[in-house]
Amino acid sequence: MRAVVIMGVTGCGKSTIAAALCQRTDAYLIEGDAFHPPANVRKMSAGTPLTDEDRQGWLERLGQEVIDRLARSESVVLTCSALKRRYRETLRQAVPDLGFAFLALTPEQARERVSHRAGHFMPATLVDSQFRDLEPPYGEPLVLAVASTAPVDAIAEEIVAWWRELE
Ligand SMILES: Nc1ncnc2c1ncn2[C@@H]1O[C@H](COP(=O)(O)OP(=O)(O)OP(=O)(O)O)[C@@H](O)[C@H]1O
Ligand SMILES: O=C(O)[C@H](O)[C@@H](O)[C@H](O)[C@H](O)CO
Repeated sequence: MRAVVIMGVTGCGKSTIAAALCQRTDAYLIEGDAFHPPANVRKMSAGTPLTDEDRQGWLERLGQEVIDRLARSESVVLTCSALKRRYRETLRQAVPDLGFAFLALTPEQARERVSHRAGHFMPATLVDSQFRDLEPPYGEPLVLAVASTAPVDAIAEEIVAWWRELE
């Protein structure tokens, strides 16, 4: 397992935890949001949820980015919502032995976090649609689920320990 996706709904802490994880490892960080085509970002900014079709090209691109980076770096951390099982399968097809750390939280907690965050394109009104799309990854291979309300350091340490065991 040389690459791990930090996954979950908007506001679950993907960027925060991925940064903390990369501080503790040599992993290269790929911010999935940076690869959304402008049309996707416009859509989300306007309060319209993305469809499977909107996400397909983005997921394929992310798989390719991880592969390219693994040719040059020992390990990679990718932030990606990866809400549905089929999205995770798209990533797994590109990158065998891909791990997923799922940051779990409630809709109320997500709404609270997203509504207090400045300078981000994602409106809090999209939280409900994120939970409608979410298929938690329980039972899938190489998955760690953590409560995203734990302290950032504790979550990062837990992911590092899990990763080291499976490396
Ligand atoms: N473990 C935590 N405890 C408390 N607050 C947290 C924790 N993790 C993240 N946060 C806060 O929650 C908010 C959302 O975090 P972050 O932007 O990392 O989430 P995200 O999943 O990357 O969101 P998005 O997918 O919408 O970009 C931020 O204000 C962040 O500081
Ligand atoms: O699949 C999706 O709907 C998107 O990836 C969203 O989850 C956002 O991009 C992100 O979480 C907000 O920054």
